[in-house]
Amino acid sequence: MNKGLFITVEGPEGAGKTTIIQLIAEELQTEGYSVILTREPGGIPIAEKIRNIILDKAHTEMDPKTEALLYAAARRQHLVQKVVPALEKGDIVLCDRFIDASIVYQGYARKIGVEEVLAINEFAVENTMPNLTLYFDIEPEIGLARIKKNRSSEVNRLDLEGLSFHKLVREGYLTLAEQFPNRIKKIDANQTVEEVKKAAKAYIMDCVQKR
Ligand SMILES: Nc1ncnc2c1ncn2[C@@H]1O[C@H](COP(=O)(O)OP(=O)(O)OP(=O)(O)O)[C@@H](O)[C@H]1O
Ligand SMILES: Cc1cn([C@H]2C[C@H](O)[C@@H](COP(=O)(O)O)O2)c(=O)[nH]c1=O
Repeated sequence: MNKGLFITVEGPEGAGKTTIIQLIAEELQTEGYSVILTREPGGIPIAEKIRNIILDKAHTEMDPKTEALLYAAARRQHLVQKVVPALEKGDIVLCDRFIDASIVYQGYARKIGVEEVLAINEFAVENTMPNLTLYFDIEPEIGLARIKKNRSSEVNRLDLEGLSFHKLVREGYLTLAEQFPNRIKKIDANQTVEEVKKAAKAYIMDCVQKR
């Protein structure tokens, strides 16, 4: 059994996931916890290369099932090479997106089918699931405006989807959060960075104390 804690963060584009977990990782490290901060797709060289293929704005011809399989392949490699070894050491792993993103983006918003996407992902992750998932809830109009406002934010192939796609993404996350209330905790991401961080940290510390 793993001694560590696997915590994932999810949400629509521009919800503030990356900003907040970076701040929390630094705080936890200062408090003496051993923390790994990572992301999907990516986090290790093979998965970062797959990320570049998936998110390249020039790849407009990518088939939705190819996209789903590439996310699952990147996930598998990242999990076995980085996440599971860290959990076995007892680390806290903070991961920017995981399996819920595939369920929502590919299964729900791209309409491949939630069950189909779940099946390929169960093959990829076997039994490794997060202890806690923080869902940063935000209206897509607000999240996308944040990304556009900050010129240094990466704008990828999925960011460029229409508003109706991003509305489906939010709808999918809200449905998942209702389905799995014990694992997925919803946070209002339309607050100041300090307020969002406080809410996220409280859920994380609750999980740490129950470990
Ligand atoms: N609570 C907040 N209020 C206002 N702006 C914010 C807030 N949190 C983050 N931002 C800003 O919004 C932009 C997107 O933030 P960030 O990259 O953390 O989001 P994200 O959820 O990781 O997005 P993506 O999934 O698209 O990568 C950044 O410019 C960031 O500074
Ligand atoms: C893991 C995962 C991600 N996505 C999408 C969500 C985002 O649009 C990008 C990742 O970019 P970010 O700036 O790092 O959030 O990929 C997806 O569609 N399916 C997935 O499984």
